[in-house]
Amino acid sequence: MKKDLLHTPEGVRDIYSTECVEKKIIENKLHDVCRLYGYNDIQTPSIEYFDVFSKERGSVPSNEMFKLFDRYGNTLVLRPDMTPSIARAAAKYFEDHILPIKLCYVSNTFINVSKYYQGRLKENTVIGAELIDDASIDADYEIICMVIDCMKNAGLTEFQVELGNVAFFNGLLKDAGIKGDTYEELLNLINEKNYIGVEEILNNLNIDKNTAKVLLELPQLFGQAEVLDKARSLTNIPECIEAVDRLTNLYELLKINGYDKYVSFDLGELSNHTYYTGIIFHAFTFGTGEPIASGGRYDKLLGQFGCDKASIGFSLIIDRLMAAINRQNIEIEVEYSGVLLVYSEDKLQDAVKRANELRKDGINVCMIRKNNNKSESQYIEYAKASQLSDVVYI
Ligand SMILES: N[C@@H](Cc1c[nH]c[nH+]1)C(=O)O
Repeated sequence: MKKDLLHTPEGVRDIYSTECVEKKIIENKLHDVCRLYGYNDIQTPSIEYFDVFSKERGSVPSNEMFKLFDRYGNTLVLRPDMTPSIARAAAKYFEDHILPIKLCYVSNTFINVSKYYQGRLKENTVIGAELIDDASIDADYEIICMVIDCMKNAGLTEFQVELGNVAFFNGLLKDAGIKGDTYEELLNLINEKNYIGVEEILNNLNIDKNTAKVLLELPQLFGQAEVLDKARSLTNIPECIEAVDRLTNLYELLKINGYDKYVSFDLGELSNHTYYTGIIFHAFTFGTGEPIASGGRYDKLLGQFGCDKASIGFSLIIDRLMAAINRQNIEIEVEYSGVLLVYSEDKLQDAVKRANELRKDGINVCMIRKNNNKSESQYIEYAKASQLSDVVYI
């Protein structure tokens, strides 16, 4: 056997047998949630022009993208993130829509993560939903409810959705006149909750003392709903107050269906996706250090594709969710049905007839020519591995 041909490249993997069956089951359960909320499927190509993901779009850094070239010399990328692709497609096909557009997808994304993130997959299956052309708080509420329902439908009982609002941070930085590289540096340091780093930068900047104080406190502004009152008491910049009020209002809405118990707040929660303009969130559970789902409001992204529409959405990384489900020993119920039809060499005709009849009735039939060296228990084992409930001999 050519052993060296059997390997996959670093960061990608084969998914087969039970794991693949279970992944499909979970995928379908999550997709059901999107359908239940009235979202319509969309498929976009795995390959896009690089410009769809260039720096201005605010998605993934250029060095984390897999790049390729077409025959005309254009730079293409394997999509690292679904949101800009959906924004592009929505701007193209739904420009004249007068009502909100609700789209969902199950697709693979590709990120060439650096070696510092060893163990992180470079290809992931994500399920997501995008609510386009709806600036209302109801849209924020719907998307958070969908994230929570996805987690619940997957069988998780212990999880948290951390809510933030980048408009709070942006309000502070705008007030302080901080832009460009310093903006990015501060964003990264606050995101990493690097208090010392934030202090160091602020010491070198000549900005309003109170704004500096709030920025220093940002990494600690997380917890339950009380943290919103604390945030409100720290500043009177209108943009920041509005950002906190939006979170308070969202929290009130989440009480309608008792989903408030699944959320906490983190005003120091920012995102490397700079396309976010308002509410953002990350969903966590045990068994993975990294968020399973994330998303937020991106009111300016479609405008970059020539079709200004305020939008919000989420994506959930199914591979990460599967890892958490396994580590939490949550059982995924696999349904067994259908027939393994084992026929003797001279009974092919009868077997085909029987299989066709059963298939007409919607019953799965897997046909196998009988091998006399194989025992009945081996056929039973085979049927089980194929999620078939019965073995029939002809
Ligand atoms: N695409 C974002 C999540 C998202 C979907 N819609 C809005 N945000 C991500 O991969 O992190």
